[in-house]
Amino acid sequence: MPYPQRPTLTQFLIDERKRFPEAGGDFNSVILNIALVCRRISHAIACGALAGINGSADSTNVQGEEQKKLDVLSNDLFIEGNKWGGQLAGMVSEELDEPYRIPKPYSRGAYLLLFDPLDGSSNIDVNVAVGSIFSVLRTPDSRRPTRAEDYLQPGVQQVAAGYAIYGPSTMLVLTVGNGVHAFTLCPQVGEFMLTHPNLKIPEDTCEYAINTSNSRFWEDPVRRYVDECIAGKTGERGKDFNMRWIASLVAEAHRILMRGGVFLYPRDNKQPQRNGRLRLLYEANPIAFIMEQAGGRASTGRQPVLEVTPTAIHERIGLIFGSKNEVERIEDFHKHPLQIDSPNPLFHERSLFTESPNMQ
Ligand SMILES: O=P(O)(O)OC[C@H]1O[C@](O)(COP(=O)(O)O)[C@@H](O)[C@@H]1O
Ligand SMILES: [Mg+2]
Ligand SMILES: [Mg+2]
Repeated sequence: MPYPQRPTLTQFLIDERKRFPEAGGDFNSVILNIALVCRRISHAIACGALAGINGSADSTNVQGEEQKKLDVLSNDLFIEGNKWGGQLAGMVSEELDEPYRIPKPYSRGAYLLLFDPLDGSSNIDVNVAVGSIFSVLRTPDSRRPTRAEDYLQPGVQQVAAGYAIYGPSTMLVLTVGNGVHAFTLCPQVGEFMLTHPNLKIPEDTCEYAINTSNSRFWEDPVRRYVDECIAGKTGERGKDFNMRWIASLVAEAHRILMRGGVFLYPRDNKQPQRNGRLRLLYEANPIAFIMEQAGGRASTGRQPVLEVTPTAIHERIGLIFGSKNEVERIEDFHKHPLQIDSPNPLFHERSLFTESPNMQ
């Protein structure tokens, strides 16, 4: 079947670079190296059981999570594919306890790469879409070896972010701070082709995504929002909502980018010592950058994700993103907790006195 002529990722990056004539070619090489790694992961995934890469690796990562063989393979491919170019000064991976030290003399690059090599790993063995997520930061000082603190930059400082989704087709979604553009991997040519320039997320939606098995641990603003969605036409919202949960952040983000929606993996009381389930530096921040560049919004519920100053490389965070008006509504619920239905207005939650729990 003849395909229409489309720009390749390389052509797109060359055009982007014309906006910054003073920039060297290093940045483009970073993105092209990532794209090459994603092609290799895509190939491994497409081979599935034929390549013997399904199943557990019988090991755990720093988060105490079981590693799948494909987690380990994807991590190795990311490291190998990006360490020799000379454009990076270091890498942080979900699968590695400490930042990866790039061997000398290749370790003085202008950029840092942070990644989740394989996202949604619980879906691998059931052949459902998974992905890779990446974030690119500037190296604060490339004259000295990198330190863990160098990676602790708020998301607003990302120079690029993106993900690859390994679904029915493989796509690379990218922002370099000038909108969001999606490229589809052409299996014949072996190149990512620009198929979805300038993606924009609808501001409103009737679709939400949350893991409801955690509902007993939710905080009140989240419960209130979901209750409203479930009430549909009969409730406050006056319209019915639909729900989706793929358990693959990349797949949920991609659906929302394509047709709108809202995703919630909020902070909850399941493990009170942690701030959320998803990781700030290589899951929440890149997805938040993409959402905001596409006209959506990303929040912890309490503040924009991109404004959070990280304190540790594997820090977790509550993450809510998608259609702007929905995310703002959830933020509003956090700012203004629901008034308790009390016959005495003096005892409303935002009134002079609040009811003590044993009065309810
Ligand atoms: O199983 P749960 O709690 O619904 O979690 C699903 C979430 O976990 C993740 O799979 C975590 O990512 P990893 O597979 O990279 O650990 C997200 O993609 C997804 O949103
Ligand atoms: Mg992940
Ligand atoms: Mg992962």
